[in-house]
Amino acid sequence: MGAMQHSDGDFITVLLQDEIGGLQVLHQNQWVNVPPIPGALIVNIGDFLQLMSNDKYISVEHRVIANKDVSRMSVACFFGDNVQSSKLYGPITELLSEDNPPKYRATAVKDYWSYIRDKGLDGTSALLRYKI
Ligand SMILES: O=C(O)CCC(=O)C(=O)O
Ligand SMILES: [Fe+2]
Repeated sequence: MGAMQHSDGDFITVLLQDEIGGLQVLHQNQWVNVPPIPGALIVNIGDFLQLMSNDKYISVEHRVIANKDVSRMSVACFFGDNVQSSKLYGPITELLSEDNPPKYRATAVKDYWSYIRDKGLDGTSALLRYKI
């Protein structure tokens, strides 16, 4: 299975990939292979952690290169609040100051996910919608 370039919408994603590999992350504008390491988990920062940390942590653009001759399996666990939650989340107050004003407005988790669902994987970041 391949996946086009995207960042995950959740808080963090924990990934287990098999020995086939194929996952790449965008680092300094270059696609870099993430080589499979037996027993290792990959932890990706998602957009929601970027929003709540007010850009202290930046979500990672990644993609999966498919090889039509070899099948590949991966297990992804997406961590975040319940996607139906009406709870509002924004940049964490303790991180904010005069020098570090909020870069995003708060959003209800369910509104955030319904926006992402409607938007689809169009290559743009959902965070643009919440940028102040
Ligand atoms: O299969 C992988 O290694 C990554 C999958 C992925 O990026 C995703 O499910 O969001
Ligand atoms: Fe992903």
